[in-house]
Amino acid sequence: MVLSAANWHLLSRSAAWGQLLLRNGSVYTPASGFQEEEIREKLLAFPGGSVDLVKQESGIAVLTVNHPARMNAFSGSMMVELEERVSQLEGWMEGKGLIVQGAAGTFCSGSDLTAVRAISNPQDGVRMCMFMQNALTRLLRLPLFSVALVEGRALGGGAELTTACDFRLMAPGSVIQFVHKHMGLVPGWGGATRLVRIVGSQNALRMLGGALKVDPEMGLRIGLADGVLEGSQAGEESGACALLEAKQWLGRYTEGPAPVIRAIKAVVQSGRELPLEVSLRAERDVFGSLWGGPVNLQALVSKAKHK
Ligand SMILES: CCC(=O)SCCNC(=O)CCNC(=O)[C@H](O)C(C)(C)COP(=O)(O)OP(=O)(O)OC[C@H]1O[C@@H](n2cnc3c(N)ncnc32)[C@H](O)[C@@H]1OP(=O)(O)O
Repeated sequence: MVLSAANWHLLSRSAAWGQLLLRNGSVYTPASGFQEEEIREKLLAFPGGSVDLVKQESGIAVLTVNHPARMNAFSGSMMVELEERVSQLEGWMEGKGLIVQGAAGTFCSGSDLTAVRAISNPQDGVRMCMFMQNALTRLLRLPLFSVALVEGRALGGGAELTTACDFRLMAPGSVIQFVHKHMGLVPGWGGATRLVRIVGSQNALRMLGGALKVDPEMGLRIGLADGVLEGSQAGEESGACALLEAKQWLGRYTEGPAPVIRAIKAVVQSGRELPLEVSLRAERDVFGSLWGGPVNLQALVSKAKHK
């Protein structure tokens, strides 16, 4: 099998990855019986809000879930837009970092319950879940360092979205809550699978079983949050300040040449997903793509000391 997504160009040269990942980094493909176009059409029948992407020259992009009238809940058209934004990021070779945020001071309240009611039959529900699993798996696999900037509430599918980023930064007073139990559900956008890998099965059991409200203090304690914003500003100023703080926080990881930053994410992602020997081969291939390259040669010439 061959990976076609340009964003995975490093790993796409690795036969090891090729064996494991399906085309385009998706979990479900036409070959596995998934008819993406069918569910895409259905989702587009439930419009509202947008998912906005701004790519900056610094190599950091900002993805905004924008539906303030419904606390940034995902309408059907927003699910489709999310997938399109991920495609754009896959083709952005200069990209090094990504901040995922919600508009107007809150993160995301999950799926839009109006749309959910309209497609409440199990068949469409499972198709919607496959569509979102594909989009969020591809988001996590991007060769960028991604961070969810959580202000206000991340509920249900919003909590799941935070787990599709490499890091989570929480603002004071923010909450991440898997409310699925109260909705008679379990996560379906891949959030449970990713949560177990982030916080371990015991914490995941507590969070899902108790529909726990995870605040920044608890988030840090269980390893769900990677940092807490200072958030000294109030009102309209606070959103801009939070974004600035998140950019500064992410900058320590995205500083440097894009090929190296993207390669670091690639080898870590390979270790996250692949069996040991397959991952070792992938790491060898990524290493080979940098060894003797311009950045490596420049570092050798400059005789850097790592004091
Ligand atoms: C994948 C599985 C899933 O994601 S299942 C969906 C899980 N999410 C939910 O159940 C969230 C339900 N909403 C809430 O609990 C509250 O609205 C929260 C988010 C806590 C906000 O409360 P509060 O600050 O009092 O505002 P509010 O309730 O007046 O909401 C403002 C307007 O937004 C709407 N809203 C909110 N969440 C959603 C949603 N998920 N889908 C559709 N609409 C949503 C509210 O209905 C309200 O709208 P309106 O002003 O009454 O027209």
